Amino acid sequence: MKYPPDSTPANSAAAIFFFFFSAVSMACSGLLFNSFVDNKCFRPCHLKPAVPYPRSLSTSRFYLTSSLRISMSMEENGAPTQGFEVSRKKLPHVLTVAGSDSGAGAGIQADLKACAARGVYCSTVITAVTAQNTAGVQGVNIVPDEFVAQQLRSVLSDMEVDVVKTGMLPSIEIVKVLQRSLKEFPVRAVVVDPVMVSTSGDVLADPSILSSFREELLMMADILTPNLKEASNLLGGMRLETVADMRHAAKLLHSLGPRSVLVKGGDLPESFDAVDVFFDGEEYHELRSPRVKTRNTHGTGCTLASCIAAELAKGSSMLSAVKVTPLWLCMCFYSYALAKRYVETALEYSKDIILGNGAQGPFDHFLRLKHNSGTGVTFSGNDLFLYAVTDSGMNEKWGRPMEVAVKEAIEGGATIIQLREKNAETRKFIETAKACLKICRPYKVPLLINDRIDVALASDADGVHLGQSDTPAQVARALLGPEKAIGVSCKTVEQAHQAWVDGADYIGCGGVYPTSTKANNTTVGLDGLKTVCLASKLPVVAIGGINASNAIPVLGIGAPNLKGVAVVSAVFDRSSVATETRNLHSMLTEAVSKAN
Ligand SMILES: Nc1ncnc2c1ncn2[C@@H]1O[C@H](COP(=O)(O)OP(=O)(O)O)[C@@H](O)[C@H]1O
Ligand SMILES: Cc1ncc(COP(=O)(O)O)c(N)n1
Repeated sequence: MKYPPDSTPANSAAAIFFFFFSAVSMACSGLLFNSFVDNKCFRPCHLKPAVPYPRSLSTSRFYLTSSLRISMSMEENGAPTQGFEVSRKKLPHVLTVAGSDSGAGAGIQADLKACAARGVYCSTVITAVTAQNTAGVQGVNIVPDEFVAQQLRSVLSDMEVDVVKTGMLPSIEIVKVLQRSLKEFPVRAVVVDPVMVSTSGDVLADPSILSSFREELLMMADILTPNLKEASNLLGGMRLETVADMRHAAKLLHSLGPRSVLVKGGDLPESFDAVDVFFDGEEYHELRSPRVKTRNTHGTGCTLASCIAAELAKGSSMLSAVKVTPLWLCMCFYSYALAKRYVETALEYSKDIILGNGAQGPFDHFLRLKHNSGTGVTFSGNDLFLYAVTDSGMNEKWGRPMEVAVKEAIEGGATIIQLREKNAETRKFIETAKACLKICRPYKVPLLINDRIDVALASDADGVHLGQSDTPAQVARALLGPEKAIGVSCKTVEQAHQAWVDGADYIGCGGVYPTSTKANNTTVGLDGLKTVCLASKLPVVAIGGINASNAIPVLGIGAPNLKGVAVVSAVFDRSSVATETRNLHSMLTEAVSKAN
């Protein structure tokens, strides 16, 4: 690649990119943005330290709550209004100052995706536009430094940035501009990823930048995150081949000014683990994760640095941002992964993705959302028609493995399967779920897991069914994402309403008749079933003691959203599951067609 690159005056191009990425940033931050817009005219100066970011992040108490109620003075046309009570939401906010990667694996695009995935708002200052794909970097167009300065001013003067993360800083002038901007608009932390060479080996910052990095950039860094090549370049070509070398490098780099250093070992030769070395001037930490065998590692460095920035913006201390995410974050963002763990998990999840023909592919930052798709099975209310709920005790009695029972039920006409394993060991339960999914998928019959969200996630089942004392449906929805099916057992109109509010897909109503498969289960009878059905906004399946001899009156109660019956012993406590299911299916089909 040619360097220095063609540097055509790019004011208009840069402006287009600025607006484009601002828009992407907003889109990625999704709902977060909505709560942002209504705060635009108030500036609570006391939320931000008046002095440049102090060395401890412990002052970040304000940032630990996403919603604050504060009393503030508001100036309107120069006239202060005292004691105005405003409900204000503070969004954790990372500003990335980096280059655009047209292939969207690294650079600004990776930063946006990483921050969005970590629940943090991300604004963008573009320093360069690269033409890049999985084969490498084909071109670089540096944004004029005055326009970088203008972008910085636009964001920093207005948008309450918590943490600045830097990536590609392709000229000495841009480094100087950044330094000046951060003096004028101090932020709480600066994460410096000293991008110089892409993984493909292409130059992203001319080596002449090194002195500027050493003299100006490193001093600003609360954490410096070089990969092996970058650490070596910053240290005048020092050889880095072992973890001991990395420790030594971390110490030397620390002496150049950053408050802490993370030397990334993604490229460490012949290492079984992916090892990074963290040094804060006092202690070393070796952060290890299994090395994922994949070509899709383009953008790991940018992603890791952005995740660290995101965790700092949310209020973490430095080491926990790198390594451990505190418990309260689990509750707010259901993201208890470490920044490093996040990268590892995303790599593992994306290891087989094929995008592009080059040596290095991008990975998928939104694994949580994607976790729910691609199975080809989409739940609909009509799936509730003949709902088979398994019982391993009955299988044992008849000497049938679970997979055999499930296969027979599907072949007999079951339209949905629920695995109900109240006493199974977790690992066994996951294995059983995976084995049953292999049977269900070709028939496009959804498989739900009773109660255990962890098992549903681990097996990639199609959803869960929850009782009133299980995990609340709202929490299950947050954990499972938008596409998995959630059913809730309800006996009352209020419970049915709550299930709908909480984002469930259907309710199971019963017990309709007394049953031996559930202890202490009060029955609602046909009248209770009808009352709940008529009030429910969700499709309903009737459950509890239903079999071939009493199923027809259930379907005959006259409630259009009663979509079917759920059975346990009527099919599984029989010598032939397939025959019993088939009989029941044809009976129900006949009853429905007569009623129509
Ligand atoms: N194959 C891999 N498996 C697991 N983690 C990896 C792998 N490759 C890189 N990492 C991790 O990704 C992060 C970025 O490291 P690295 O790839 O060295 O940075 P860069 O992208 O800047 O070259 C580090 O935490 C590193 O340990
Ligand atoms: C615009 C830009 N910024 C950073 C990187 C480094 O990422 P990687 O080391 O994964 O190639 C890149 N390739 N492009």
